[in-house]
Amino acid sequence: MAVGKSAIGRQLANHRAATFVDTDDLVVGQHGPIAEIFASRGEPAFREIEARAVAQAIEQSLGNSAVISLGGGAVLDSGTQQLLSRCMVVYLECDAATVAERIARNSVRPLLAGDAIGRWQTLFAARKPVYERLANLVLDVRSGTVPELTRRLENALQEYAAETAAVAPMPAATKKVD
Ligand SMILES: Nc1ncnc2c1ncn2[C@@H]1O[C@H](COP(=O)(O)OP(=O)(O)OP(=O)(O)O)[C@@H](O)[C@H]1O
Ligand SMILES: O=C(O)C1=C[C@@H](O)[C@@H](O)[C@H](O)C1
Ligand SMILES: [Mg+2]
Repeated sequence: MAVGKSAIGRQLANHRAATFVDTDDLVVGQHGPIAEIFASRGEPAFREIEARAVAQAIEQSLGNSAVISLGGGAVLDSGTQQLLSRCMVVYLECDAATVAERIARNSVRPLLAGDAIGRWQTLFAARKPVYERLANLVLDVRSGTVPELTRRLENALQEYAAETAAVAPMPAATKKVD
């Protein structure tokens, strides 16, 4: 959470003249504020709604150029994991020190209520193996502005496409960019 998926994803889509979809925004548009969904219906209901939003975003992007920014916990859903195997997945690798100031002023992430940094670290430790397993490309976002990181990501994507095009038609391996 707060690593820059939405900010960098939006700029990448602009740069590529691609459609940008943020699945958190889809959820909010269809069901109202995320904090209210958690409060009134609980996290399992939110995860079901979120999985449907991700599936909708991926289906609509097939055959088009699109950048989809997921919510931080979306990849925990097994159906979402399967759908992502058909996508180019970028993991934005970050740490608690980098996001500390961003999440301290957070008011919209229910899972970070209370001890925001402690909760972020606990969630990250549990999710990190899933992020790493699903990623085709890992981008270190611990330093740099959003425009700088977007340029680094664009370059890394172009290199990845050039390297993999020669050996396989689909993304085949995880690449790490520091
Ligand atoms: N590299 C960066 N430098 C400075 N600020 C950043 C950077 N990346 C993101 N931010 C800022 O941090 C905040 C959180 O970023 P963003 O919403 O893109 O994170 P996210 O990964 O989409 O979070 P979530 O999991 O909650 O969807 C925003 O205010 C964004 O502008
Ligand atoms: O990491 C998470 O579990 C979440 C991240 C946000 O993007 C939202 O999807 C929601 O607040 C849950
Ligand atoms: Mg986001």
